Amino acid sequence: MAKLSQDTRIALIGGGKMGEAIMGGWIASDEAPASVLSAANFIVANPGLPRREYLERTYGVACVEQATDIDAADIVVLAVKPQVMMGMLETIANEARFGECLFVSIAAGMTTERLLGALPPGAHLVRTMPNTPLLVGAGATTVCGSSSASVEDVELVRALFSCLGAAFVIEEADMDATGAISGSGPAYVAAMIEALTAAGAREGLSADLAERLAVQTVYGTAELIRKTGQTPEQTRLAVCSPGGSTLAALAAMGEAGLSRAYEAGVAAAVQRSKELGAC
Ligand SMILES: NC(=O)C1=CN([C@@H]2O[C@H](COP(=O)(O)OP(=O)(O)OC[C@H]3O[C@@H](n4cnc5c(N)ncnc54)[C@H](OP(=O)(O)O)[C@@H]3O)[C@@H](O)[C@H]2O)C=CC1
Ligand SMILES: O=C(O)[C@@H]1CCC=N1
Repeated sequence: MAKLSQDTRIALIGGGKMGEAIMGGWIASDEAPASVLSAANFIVANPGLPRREYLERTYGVACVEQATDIDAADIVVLAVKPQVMMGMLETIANEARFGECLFVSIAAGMTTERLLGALPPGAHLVRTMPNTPLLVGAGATTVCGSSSASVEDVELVRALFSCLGAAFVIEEADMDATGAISGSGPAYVAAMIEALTAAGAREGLSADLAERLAVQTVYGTAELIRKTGQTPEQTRLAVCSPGGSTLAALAAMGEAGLSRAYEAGVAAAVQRSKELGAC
């Protein structure tokens, strides 16, 4: 599966948050290779009827209840939770029509070795770890091949996810760590915005103003680093006037264990990914 065309059939198994974001992004994208795709290319398998009705209404895509109801596909995006992945794959493991498909997993923790053991023989598999900002075209996705994926398979998947933001091909050994940085990262950043908002409110600001300032500051700082190419360290130092308020803040945050908190959080996410991979 090296190229997409208007006839490429893409099945999405799991029409939840991530599945919707990926499919919606590809349908809307004007960028190659996703630009050839429209609603007509997709079929979604999702057990919940309200969700299927929503996806049909919103995107005009065909929906079915179970993976076994998918009649044919060239690419299959596996977008169910790790906890249900193996049970779902058992239902299609012996379905010959999935034999030559390119499977694209977005599941946290599930190794290509484990997934390939459950997929129909002959299936190609590429593993990814996307994140929710792909909803607004600003995602970060890591991509790795498997023993059954060609270089072209990996490149096609990388190119498809790069239509939704940045996409990086990496070694599988690093997948859990990247999940802990960029996969889970939007939650850390949102939690930081919540914490800054609460701290601003404690200093007497309205929560609304504090939140808008925090959101704009996160956005502006990321843009500053991206657009100027300056390092995060340079960005930090540029704000820290000698003897000023920012240095006072960073010293207090350091004493409160900010770096240790990130290290512990990322290590916990890596550990949990490994556990999810064994579900
Ligand atoms: N959320 C995130 O930020 C990220 C998530 N991921 C990965 O993405 C995957 C999906 O996560 P997310 O979208 O957040 O989860 P959701 O719960 O939003 O979506 C999962 C969907 O799968 C459906 N589903 C459950 N069982 C089956 C089945 N047997 N066949 C078909 N569909 C089924 C559910 O339907 P119903 O509700 O009707 O049961 C639900 O709509 C996970 O593997 C996760 O690790 C990766 C990166 C980031
Ligand atoms: O929390 C999770 O398990 C998934 C994987 C990365 C982001 N969300």
